Amino acid sequence: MNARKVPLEELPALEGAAWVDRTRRPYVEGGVAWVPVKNGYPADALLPERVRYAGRGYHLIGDIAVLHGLPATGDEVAAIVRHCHPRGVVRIAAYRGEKRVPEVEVLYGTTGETVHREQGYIFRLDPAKVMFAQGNRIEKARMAAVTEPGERVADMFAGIGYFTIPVAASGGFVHAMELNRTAFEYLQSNSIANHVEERVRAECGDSRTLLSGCYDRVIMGHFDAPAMLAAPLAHVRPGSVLHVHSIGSAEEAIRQSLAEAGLAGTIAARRIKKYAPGAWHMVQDVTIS
Ligand SMILES: C[S@+](CC[C@H](N)C(=O)[O-])C[C@H]1O[C@@H](n2cnc3c(N)ncnc32)[C@H](O)[C@@H]1O
Repeated sequence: MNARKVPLEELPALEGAAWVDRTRRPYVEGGVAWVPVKNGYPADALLPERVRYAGRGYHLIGDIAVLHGLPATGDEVAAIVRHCHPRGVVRIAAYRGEKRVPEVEVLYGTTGETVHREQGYIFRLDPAKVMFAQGNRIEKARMAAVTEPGERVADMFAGIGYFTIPVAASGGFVHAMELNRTAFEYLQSNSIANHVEERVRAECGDSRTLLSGCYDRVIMGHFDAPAMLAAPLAHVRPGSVLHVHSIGSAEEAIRQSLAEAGLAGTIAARRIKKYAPGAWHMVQDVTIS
């Protein structure tokens, strides 16, 4: 596969580039992305083709393969085991309640705490106990790229540090809030493991009541974020940016919340990933004017 080597933080800026082959995924390792190049465009690396895997989709979190959705067949599980040799294969049928506790079925081997490495960061977690949303790699890199050193950032649904750690590594001072105590404890230990604990103030509880002072940036990585905007809109100033996640467009709800708070702002929407047929996981960047 022909590829070009680019620093990971430049990946979001390549969204409209003509030379990028979007039929293949970039290969990312240690802050560098090898981006597939279309035929006819110059490339600076030739990567070996990956072994094609045509089985059921899964995510590898550390050494545990995680499936979502319908029950799996024995053949599907066997194909995953042959493909990535995991310690365990689990199916997450759903995430329960506001603390997003996984409902787990162990299909092969064992599960438990694992260490997941991504984009140069390490995340310790037990995927059978806490949520780890995969598929947002470009969004994580984008959050790190847009954060200026010294910014005061609120991460309202911090989980195990999925956005907090890259943003703190970029020099942001992150007020990271998390409701689920198990996830909160991983958030704290992952901040230490990634050497950003001095720029992370982690608190366990409902972020709507923990927000304090004025933020330059507010990350709302939760699909119900549009309904929770009233709280962060009391902690912004002209120029603050909120990153409001949703399923489908939330522009209407955001405009209404801005009006109710007596604020004005511009909204720039982007797609993160396909969530279901016809439904996209979106993020709206809302800049307060
Ligand atoms: C969809 S978010 C994802 C978190 C993180 N971005 C990730 O992917 O790892 C879910 C997280 O938000 C937390 N959460 C939900 N409501 C919350 C609230 N009101 N305040 C703080 N955390 C909350 C849940 O406990 C869960 O860990």
